[in-house]
Amino acid sequence: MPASLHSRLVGPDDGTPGAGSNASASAGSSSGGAPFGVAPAHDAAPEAAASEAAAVVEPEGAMSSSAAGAVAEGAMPANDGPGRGPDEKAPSPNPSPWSHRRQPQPQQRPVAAAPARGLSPAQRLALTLAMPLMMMYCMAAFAVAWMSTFTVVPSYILAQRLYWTCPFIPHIWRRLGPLAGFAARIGFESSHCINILTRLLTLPLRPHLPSFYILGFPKCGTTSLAEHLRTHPGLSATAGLPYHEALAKESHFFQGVYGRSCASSRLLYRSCFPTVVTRWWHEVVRGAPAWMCFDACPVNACTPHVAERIRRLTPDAKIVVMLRDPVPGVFSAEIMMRDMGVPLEWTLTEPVTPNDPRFTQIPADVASLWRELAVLPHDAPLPYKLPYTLYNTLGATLQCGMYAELLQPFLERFPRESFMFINFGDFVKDTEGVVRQVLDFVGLDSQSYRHVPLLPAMKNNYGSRRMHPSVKAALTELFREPNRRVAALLGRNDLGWAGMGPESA
Ligand SMILES: Nc1ncnc2c1ncn2[C@@H]1O[C@H](COP(=O)(O)OS(=O)(=O)O)[C@@H](OP(=O)(O)O)[C@H]1O
Repeated sequence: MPASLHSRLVGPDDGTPGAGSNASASAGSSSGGAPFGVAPAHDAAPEAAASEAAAVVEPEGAMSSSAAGAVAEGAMPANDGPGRGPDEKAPSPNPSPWSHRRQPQPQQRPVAAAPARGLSPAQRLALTLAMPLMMMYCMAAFAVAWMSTFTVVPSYILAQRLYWTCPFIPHIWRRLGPLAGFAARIGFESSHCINILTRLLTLPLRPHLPSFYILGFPKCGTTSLAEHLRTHPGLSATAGLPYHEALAKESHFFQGVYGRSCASSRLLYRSCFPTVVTRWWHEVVRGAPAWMCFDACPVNACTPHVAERIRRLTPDAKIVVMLRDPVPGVFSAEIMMRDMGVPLEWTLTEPVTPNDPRFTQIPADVASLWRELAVLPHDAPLPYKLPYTLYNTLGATLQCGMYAELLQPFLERFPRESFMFINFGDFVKDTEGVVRQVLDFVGLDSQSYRHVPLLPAMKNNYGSRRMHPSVKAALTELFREPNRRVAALLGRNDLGWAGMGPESA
């Protein structure tokens, strides 16, 4: 590949794609000094703020502080939306002036941070000419990976060492019974291995790192948002995990792999993203003016060691954060884990006593593990108990709802303009509008986006059950103060979540 093409794909020095750097540089230069790229909060006089915002005239092509605010504000209105489980607030028929102010008006549509840069005509031609060779190389890599998986036993060990295996999976094949379970395990392990080996063998064709992250939080609609974004011709998610195509959005890189140095980590992380063949397909065949990829692994937001690792690999990345009332969020996590067969030692459907310690505080062992993660050097191996604790314990599930605390390491390391916050309720109410705002925010052309509603199965819903009112009351109490801190972080009084707002103050 010509050096210039390679540097265009990877970015000049740090390995980030040029498009992402470009976009964030532009947004960065337009900082209005307001927190999170959000215009100053006007909660005391929302109507006045609305007319103020409407009066702003944006210079063509520039992103002023108010436009940066509009990006985030448009995506952050109040109440959680319809279609929710019985434990969530219904949207107010008369939206608050605060939320009304945030409905994007046509003339207030956020101005794109900067158009993402695509390949030049010469680069497109060079790629097209090289394409047959690259495709043959990919097929050969796949064949080698396939054969070695079934002939070379150590490849299995390699897979286990290099990549973290999702702890859900053993539960799934255990549930299938001994014979089918064994067959499923062989199938899973070998496809995992083939996938990993193919990715590693095609590493020279994988120069991309993500331009942005859907950082979290779990059960806040990250799968839906990623699914919608993936339909844009200029976007691809991670290369996917072999066991769940719908999860081709999550690398889980920072929960398992991460090399002993920044350079080796960057190289390994590139294996999680598509090849130049994919880029060629999007830019040359589908005609997208530019292409970029993203990682939407929502547990990244939950584990504090990730912030420094992301900063080292992709300092210019943009960060999209989805937030949802943690009370139904925690319940959604339980439903998912139970349906996947994880043998949980807890349930949220049975009554609890008012002072049940499981719901009044984060357990000491989880708190100490999280403190350990917060100070973990960027190249140190992860504590061995992290995967089990993170996915199998109630304490960690509750810990993942402490948004303000978990966002702090990211806020300390990335400029405020790099963040976009989305309230789940707003996403549910106006999915298309929010997706377009995200596209504008990351610097892609939102006009090329065609919104197609997702099938229910693609929303990552595992059914609805009823949380016991006593559990709901306990969780509401547990999250009351942390939720206030999130609201304060975003410059809001009320996010429309249970336990917030004047009536519950
Ligand atoms: N468009 C839309 N409308 C209504 N609800 C929606 C939508 N998109 C996602 N969801 C709900 O979001 C929950 C899944 O969130 P995630 O995809 O982030 O989960 S995960 O962390 O990736 O496992 C899961 O929530 P629960 O239904 O409460 O389990 C999904 O149903």
